[in-house]
Amino acid sequence: MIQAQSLTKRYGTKTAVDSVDFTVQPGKVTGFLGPNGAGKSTTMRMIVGLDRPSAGQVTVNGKLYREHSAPLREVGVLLDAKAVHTGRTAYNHLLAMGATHGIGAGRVKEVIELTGLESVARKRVGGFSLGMGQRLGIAAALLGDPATLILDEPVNGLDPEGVQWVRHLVRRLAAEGRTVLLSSHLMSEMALTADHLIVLGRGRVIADAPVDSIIAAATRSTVRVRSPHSAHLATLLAQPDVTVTNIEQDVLEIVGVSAPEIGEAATRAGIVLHELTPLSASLEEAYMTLTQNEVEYRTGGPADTITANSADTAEAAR
Ligand SMILES: Nc1ncnc2c1ncn2[C@@H]1O[C@H](COP(=O)(O)OP(=O)(O)OP(=O)(O)O)[C@@H](O)[C@H]1O
Repeated sequence: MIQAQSLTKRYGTKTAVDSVDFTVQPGKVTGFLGPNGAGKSTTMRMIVGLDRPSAGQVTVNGKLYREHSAPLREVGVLLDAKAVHTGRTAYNHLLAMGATHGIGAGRVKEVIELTGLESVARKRVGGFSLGMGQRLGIAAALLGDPATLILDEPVNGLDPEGVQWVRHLVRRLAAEGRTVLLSSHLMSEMALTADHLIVLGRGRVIADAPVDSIIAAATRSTVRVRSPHSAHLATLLAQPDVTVTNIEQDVLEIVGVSAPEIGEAATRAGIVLHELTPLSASLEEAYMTLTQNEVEYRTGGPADTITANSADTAEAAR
């Protein structure tokens, strides 16, 4: 488990992370999102002791990172896949890392197999592609068989097979009861991988809730209706907070009324429906709505904070 309390980091006059509180729970994949410069990497660096908080603190499994006597066995980290000694082979790189923790060749071979690096393990890391470097970074994170994993952009540079492999790997690690914190700018992939999301905007937490709740709270659901009497139905549903868009002949997309309400209104008026489909919004749409005022260097007020509770309330109110 990772717990941040009033976690703050200032660089001169710039507040990169601004009194942030969150808990990353075990047994789940938690996605860590936010626009460029939102403070994700700075937060991750503070979790693993690479940056010292200006105020507040963050603990891993109940202790500050530096208080753990064998940190590799507590927290596996992928922060910058390129930050390895390029003259070493992948095998020697992992062996050298493991040596500080009494982790031997047996475990090194295991993580090499687990990450599909067998064929390049004896090659120098300097010649690795971005994707191979990412796999090596993940192998290093897994070396100590840690209960907590922090992966910053692990799918960056991976081909589709590699992206899917990371998805299955992190889901399996979470299913084993581990804590997994994962950042990515690929929303479609995050929607498939994460159970829970923490979204930062300009150094603050702007959402901390299950993926479904975030999508439900940040987007208004749309219903697609097909009817030979679509014009009549559109007139019937007209209200100030209802938007009806004529998509094509006989097809409407309606925002502001639920599918059951539309079906009941149509039945009362004797209108035949050929289709009544609630359309689910994507995480990408929800993310854009949530962060539209949070992109650095753009003016605008901060978005409302969505917590698990307020997101549930919004969903219940639908
Ligand atoms: N060493 C540093 N010195 C000064 N400012 C810094 C330093 N590191 C980060 N910052 C600033 O802190 C803010 C947060 O940066 P950070 O890298 O944590 O964001 P991020 O969410 O990880 O962004 P990205 O998605 O681009 O990786 C940015 O405005 C950045 O310019």
